[in-house]
Amino acid sequence: MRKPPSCGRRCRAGASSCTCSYLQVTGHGIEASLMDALIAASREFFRKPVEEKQAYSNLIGGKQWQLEGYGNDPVKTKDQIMDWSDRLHLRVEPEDERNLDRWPGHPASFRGLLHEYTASCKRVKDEILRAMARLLELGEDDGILNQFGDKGTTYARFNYYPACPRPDLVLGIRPHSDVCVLTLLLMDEHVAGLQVLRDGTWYRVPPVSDHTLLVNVGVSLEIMSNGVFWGPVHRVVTNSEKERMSLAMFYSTDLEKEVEPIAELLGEKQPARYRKIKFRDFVAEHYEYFSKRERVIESLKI
Ligand SMILES: O=C(O)CCC(=O)C(=O)O
Ligand SMILES: [Fe+2]
Repeated sequence: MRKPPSCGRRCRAGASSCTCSYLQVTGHGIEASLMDALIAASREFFRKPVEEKQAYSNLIGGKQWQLEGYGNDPVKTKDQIMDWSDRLHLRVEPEDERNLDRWPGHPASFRGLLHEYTASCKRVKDEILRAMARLLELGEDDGILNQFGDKGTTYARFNYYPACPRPDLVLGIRPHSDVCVLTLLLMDEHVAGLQVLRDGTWYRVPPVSDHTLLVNVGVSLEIMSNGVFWGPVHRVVTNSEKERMSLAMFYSTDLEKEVEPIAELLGEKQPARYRKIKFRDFVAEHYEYFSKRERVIESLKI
């Protein structure tokens, strides 16, 4: 596992680019051929005619938005600016709660590849969260994993950004922090787009090669660690020449679990810095704030 260079203006990645907010993981043991095949299969899905993709829509009856499926974000207001991206958002864990009718049946390899990738990423995620528990000096290595509750949930989100004729007018994904505990991001190796906000400046995250995974702290972990870890604000910009793809695996707690600072980290001198919130409500509020381009976590700070 390779730690990126130190933070902020001293970033060695260059004045306009930054990898400081993300941990990069190489040598993770996930087969490169599996990653390539899954990205190729999802690219094939996104290139299908819209009518075919609509069969997996995230709008029930063409109207009511749900998290899972193919489509875009919920539309909250008439003047909401939409993102320039196509998404496929699928619950992959718990395995017995998968809605396979939302999983593309074509190409035929897609479901098997996603199943395999989910199992491989789980190992990587567990190892990272155990290392992070040690960094927090928790009594046990599973100190963060134990916070997930009985039914920790994992969503895979395939992001497809077609080339955009007016990149000056629209973003691929507007500024946000991930609401989950941890994200494992597989980015396009050739096309840049991800940017991270530091001290009021947007820094470009350069594309990474060799099947490197980017690890992003989500705001659930920011709360659990009582602010020791921080969920960076990031966005994706578009470009007029090339399409781009990414695959994010979002690891979240049980929907019924309260997300709160880990008790072991609190004391007289370290009071809780965040209010607790049930994860189900956290997700709902996240989308309310997201549509207004605000961060839900700000409302939980004490
Ligand atoms: O496409 C990317 O590089 C980032 C995607 C992202 O931030 C997300 O899916 O939450
Ligand atoms: Fe994100």
